[in-house]
Amino acid sequence: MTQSPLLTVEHLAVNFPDHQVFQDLNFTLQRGNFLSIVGENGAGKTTLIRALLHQLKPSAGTISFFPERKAIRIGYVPQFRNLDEEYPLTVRDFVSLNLSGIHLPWLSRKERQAVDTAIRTTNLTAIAKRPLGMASGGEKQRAYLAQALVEQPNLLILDESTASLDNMMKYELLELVKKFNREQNLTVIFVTHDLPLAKQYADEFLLLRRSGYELGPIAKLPEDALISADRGGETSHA
Ligand SMILES: Nc1ncnc2c1ncn2[C@@H]1O[C@H](COP(=O)(O)OP(=O)(O)OP(=O)(O)O)[C@@H](O)[C@H]1O
Repeated sequence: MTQSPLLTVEHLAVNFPDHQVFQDLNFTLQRGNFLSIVGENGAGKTTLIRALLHQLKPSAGTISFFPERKAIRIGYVPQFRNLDEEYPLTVRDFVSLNLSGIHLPWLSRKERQAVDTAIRTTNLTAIAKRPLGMASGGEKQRAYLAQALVEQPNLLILDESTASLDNMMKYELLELVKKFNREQNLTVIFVTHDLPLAKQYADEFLLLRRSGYELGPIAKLPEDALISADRGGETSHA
């Protein structure tokens, strides 16, 4: 199959006044690939995602999207945070939140259909009218996924979205994401500390360490990926 890049990162560096998070980071993400970004706490995973989302200006290097940034819609699923039981929006309203008011104060027919599709494909139809605050942890995360999918993204970023979900819910969420990845060629970036989950679903990994980074097919993810390299170990660039 011919590969076509969705984004390339070249010679990327991010420095904060008191320290350097990473430098000379280089990788390409091909369309339809499922990349897992792993690394110990403080290695720079969130910083990299913020740079990809243009929320942070790199100190050096470039991030290029193809054919151009404007053509790429990015869906974002955040870390699980337990919404208050009193959270008043229904699951359906929550899923349509980013659409409301873009063109009109109400949803167009096409937008309503997109919401219905997102709700159906994330298995939320039965609870669509329920307040989101009353949903289970897994259902809440599926609602975030549906909210990200409703805009038909080309790139889906899961930012520790499975942290604090129980095992069954984690696998349920990732099964769904993998289905979109396979069936719709959705490109996925999955930031996680959960190595077994990354190994089961990702195609490749980017391992950030304080002393460098490694890239490779997921089968080659080092066993010590989450162990600090500050103990004197050198990390090679792939
Ligand atoms: N705005 C900022 N100013 C200064 N330092 C920052 C800023 N944002 C992040 N950092 C520091 O940069 C380093 C990388 O942080 P980052 O949040 O990217 O790590 P992470 O790999 O996502 O960690 P975790 O797994 O704990 O979420 C950390 O040492 C953090 O304290």
